Amino acid sequence: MNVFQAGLFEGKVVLITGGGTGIGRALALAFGELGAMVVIAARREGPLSGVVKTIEDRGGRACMYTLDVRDEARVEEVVRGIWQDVGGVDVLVNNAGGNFMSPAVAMSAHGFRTVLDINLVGTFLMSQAVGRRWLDEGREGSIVNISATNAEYGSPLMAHSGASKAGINNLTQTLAVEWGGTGVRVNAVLPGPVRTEGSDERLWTDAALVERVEEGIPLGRFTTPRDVVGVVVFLASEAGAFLTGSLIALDGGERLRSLIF
Ligand SMILES: CCC/C=C/C(=O)SCCNC(=O)CCNC(=O)[C@H](O)C(C)(C)COP(=O)([O-])OP(=O)([O-])OC[C@H]1O[C@@H](n2cnc3c(N)ncnc32)[C@H](O)[C@@H]1OP(=O)([O-])[O-]
Ligand SMILES: NC(=O)C1=CN([C@@H]2O[C@H](COP(=O)(O)OP(=O)(O)OC[C@H]3O[C@@H](n4cnc5c(N)ncnc54)[C@H](OP(=O)(O)O)[C@@H]3O)[C@@H](O)[C@H]2O)C=CC1
Repeated sequence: MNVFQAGLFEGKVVLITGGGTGIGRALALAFGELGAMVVIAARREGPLSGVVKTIEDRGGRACMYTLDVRDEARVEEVVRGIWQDVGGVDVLVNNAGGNFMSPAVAMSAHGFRTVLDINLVGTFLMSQAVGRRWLDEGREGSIVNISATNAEYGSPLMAHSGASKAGINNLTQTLAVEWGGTGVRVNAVLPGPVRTEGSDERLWTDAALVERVEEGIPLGRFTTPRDVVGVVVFLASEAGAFLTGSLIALDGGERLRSLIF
């Protein structure tokens, strides 16, 4: 993103969960271009290694860890490894997420829990493992959580996702208060619908639905990964130094459509 100063994140380590695909991939490439040491972590090695290679081919620095954000022991092991290997983390982006479409009456308890575990518990575990070290070291840091607008106005056919993202919003504000004293900032970005590998496979499979959703967005299009990059980089940078506990909707006005029409 050339609106940001070259080298803006030089000397900083940026950890992005789910950095191998979609929004996480776009974030990883952007932070890499801005000079950060990029650390990406998710379950599948293939997408992660592709992103690491792309960043390195472009002259940046990156490394990867495989982990499931639901696995507390592995989260702790990976964060400990990052502290040993690259000296810690300056920015954590909790981007890893899961979703699928199902009417609430048909959703199994396990399906509901699965999405809560990935999105909300995973965000908690990652934040705790990193935040605990920041507090111990008296070190400043910035967390950006990737929430969604469905946290705010209900989430038909995605009860699990909406509930998890609402939980993330609340957790964002709680951690902002608990950890503000040592200069740790915690914010969230709430994208509207975004076309990505993961969402195209699970949510945006029906062209008529995509058209209907798009028609309801005042700015006339889905949110893009690039839109998300702009706000996350801003929040993680000095320009966002006095923002904490903020929940920034990034949706072209999508969440307001019922008020407008
Ligand atoms: C506006 C939008 C805002 C947000 C957008 C996004 O987040 S886009 C991001 C999009 N990107 C992603 O989502 C990427 C990551 N997503 C994933 O890895 C998977 O989609 C995951 C979330 C299911 C987790 O996988 P996993 O291997 O850990 O889980 P598992 O396979 O073992 O299933 C657990 C339970 O869920 C059940 N279940 C699953 N699918 C369906 C369905 N379609 N229908 C009904 N149920 C379904 C499954 O049957 C099982 O329950 P059961 O039968 O035991 O009672
Ligand atoms: N697309 C959309 O419409 C919207 C998306 N969002 C949010 O944006 C974020 C990124 O989604 P998007 O890019 O669209 O989707 P993708 O499916 O492309 O990306 C999700 C990433 O999360 C990783 N991931 C999933 N589960 C786990 C897990 N248990 N542990 C570690 N990593 C995991 C996946 O990698 P792997 O499978 O290798 O683990 C994948 O790289 C999510 O939090 C999503 O909820 C918010 C609003 C709208």
